[in-house]
Amino acid sequence: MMMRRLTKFNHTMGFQITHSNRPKKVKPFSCPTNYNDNNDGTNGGSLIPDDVPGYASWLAKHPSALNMFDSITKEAKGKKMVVFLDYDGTLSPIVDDPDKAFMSAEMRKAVSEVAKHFPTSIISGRSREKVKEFVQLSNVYYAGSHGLDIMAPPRAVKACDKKGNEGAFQPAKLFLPEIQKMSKELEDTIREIQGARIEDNKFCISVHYRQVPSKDHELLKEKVKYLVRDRSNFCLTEGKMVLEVRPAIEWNKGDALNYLLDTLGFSNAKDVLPLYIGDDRTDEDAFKVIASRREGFPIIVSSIPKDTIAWLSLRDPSEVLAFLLRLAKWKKSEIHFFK
Ligand SMILES: O=P(O)(O)OC[C@H]1O[C@H](O[C@H]2O[C@H](CO)[C@@H](O)[C@H](O)[C@H]2O)[C@H](O)[C@@H](O)[C@@H]1O
Repeated sequence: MMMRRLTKFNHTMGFQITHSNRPKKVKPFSCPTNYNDNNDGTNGGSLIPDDVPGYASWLAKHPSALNMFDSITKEAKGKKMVVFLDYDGTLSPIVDDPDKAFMSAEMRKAVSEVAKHFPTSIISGRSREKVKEFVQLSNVYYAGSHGLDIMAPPRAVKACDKKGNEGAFQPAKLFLPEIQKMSKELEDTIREIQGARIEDNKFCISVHYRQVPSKDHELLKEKVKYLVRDRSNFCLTEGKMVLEVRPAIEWNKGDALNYLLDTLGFSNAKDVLPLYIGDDRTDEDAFKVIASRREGFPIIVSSIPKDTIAWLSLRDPSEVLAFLLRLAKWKKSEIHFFK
């Protein structure tokens, strides 16, 4: 039933299966999408989804993953579920200070429980080190910089250096000196704007304006766009009150998902169900990969109606927590049942 609905959904969206699980060759590209996702469903910190116009009809199109839980587990019977999670806005609530986007102890426990039963990866826009520092779990895989920095399972050939030592897969490594230079230039560019701040995400740079007075938002955007415009090696995308400067290579969270599936040994498996939970525009690339496989569950976290190709939804990180706890509990009970 679920697969039929997803297939119908994909058909409606005009998706075709063109995808191969092998990691793509990384090639330069010009940024195709100007992501703009400033309406992030926060309202001074309190979420008011029931008052949001159109939310009920949006929910009908993107049913709650909690309400669809039985269909999900029915579909997952006898198959291997592989879990992918975004960090900000998914595992932690959106807050004003990016350095204080802490994950709750309950969420940490839930992710850890899920990871005991399913291969689990966190794919974030943050630097890999930073997201690992927030999550503090050793039983999950980490991909930072929107997938440009992946610590894959040891069997990945590309994750080893010449001596066979394990390392991260970093398709934009050659850009690093230029990215560092760009980071300094961005610092200088925004210095005068009150509340603006740069976050160094190693292979991407975030320019935050959540704490900038709204009268200065356009000024900040113009300044950053002006700087990036002349650099063909960089492109600009927008997230939740953040501009993200990234190297112009064709590699996104969807490619990271494929890369991890491949290195986890699932590239040719017919019975794999990737489940991805994320809240931002860059997560759509991962949803797209799942949708094109026609197997798995793309789940958007949003308390307001928004354009998405995800089929299922969760309102906020508290619903993500409830979903993850239920997933772990279900798997545990299944194991007991078959013992
Ligand atoms: O892929 P993600 O893990 O979701 O990372 C995307 C960006 O998330 C962070 O910024 C967002 O969350 C902050 C903390 O809640 C918030 O202050 C900011 O306004 C949001 O845009 C992170 O700080 C960025 O570097 C990531 O690119």
